[in-house]
Amino acid sequence: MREKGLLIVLSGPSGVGKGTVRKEIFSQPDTAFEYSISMTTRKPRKGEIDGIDYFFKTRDEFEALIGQGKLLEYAEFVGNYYGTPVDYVRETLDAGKDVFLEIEVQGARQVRDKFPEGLFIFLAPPSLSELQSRIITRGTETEEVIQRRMQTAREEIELMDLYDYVVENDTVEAACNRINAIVVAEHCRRERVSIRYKKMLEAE
Ligand SMILES: Nc1ncnc2c1ncn2[C@@H]1O[C@H](COP(=O)(O)OP(=O)(O)OP(=O)(O)O)[C@@H](O)[C@H]1O
Ligand SMILES: Nc1nc2c(ncn2[C@@H]2O[C@H](COP(=O)(O)O)[C@@H](O)[C@H]2O)c(=O)[nH]1
Repeated sequence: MREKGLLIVLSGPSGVGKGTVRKEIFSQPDTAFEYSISMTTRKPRKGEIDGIDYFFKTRDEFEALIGQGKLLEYAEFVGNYYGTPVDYVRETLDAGKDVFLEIEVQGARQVRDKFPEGLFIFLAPPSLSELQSRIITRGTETEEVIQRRMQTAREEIELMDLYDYVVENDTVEAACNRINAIVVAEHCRRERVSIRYKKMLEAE
């Protein structure tokens, strides 16, 4: 039987650099993960493309998807829905490929309940002031939304101990290297455990 892929969940506060780190990982030619494109009711930012950055939906469409059980997890984050399409994740894992989710903290908790065997990584900022300056520098949010995202960030940082790993995003390169090293190490560890179990079962 084919081994299932690993579900890798990268989460952390808004503005910490999840999208930047994820894009850098996916720009590396030897990356073998599949990125799960999320659904959102947020309006596209300049340059964002439907089906590449997100699947952009109306609230009615999103709520219908919730009702049909089409989302592995979803959350309302600062006034918009965000969610992960369940079929894509299950089919890709069943095909033996690793799936990479980049989602906020409430969603990561829901995924943990459904996929406790997933690999949960919290991306942390060097400091709260650096986090705020990154959101401001990105220039995509109003002052009011920045303040709401910062308040949410303080609550999210309290939850970092629930993750398997905390990775500091001091530089993008260092954060990507740490994440890649964690995934390699987890594959080795899990394969060793699974071989040990198979041998144990054969011996019984
Ligand atoms: N290591 C880093 N050092 C300095 N700036 C960074 C670093 N990583 C990301 N940034 C910058 O911080 C800003 C926020 O990054 P990004 O949009 O990737 O964050 P995010 O966590 O995906 O945010 P959101 O959750 O709101 O989508 C961007 O302007 C990005 O260029
Ligand atoms: N729970 C989920 N959170 C998601 C998903 N896709 C993205 N996100 C997170 O939402 C916030 C805001 O994103 P932005 O693009 O408006 O800045 C950020 O933390 C994303 O990581 C998802 O499918 N589920």
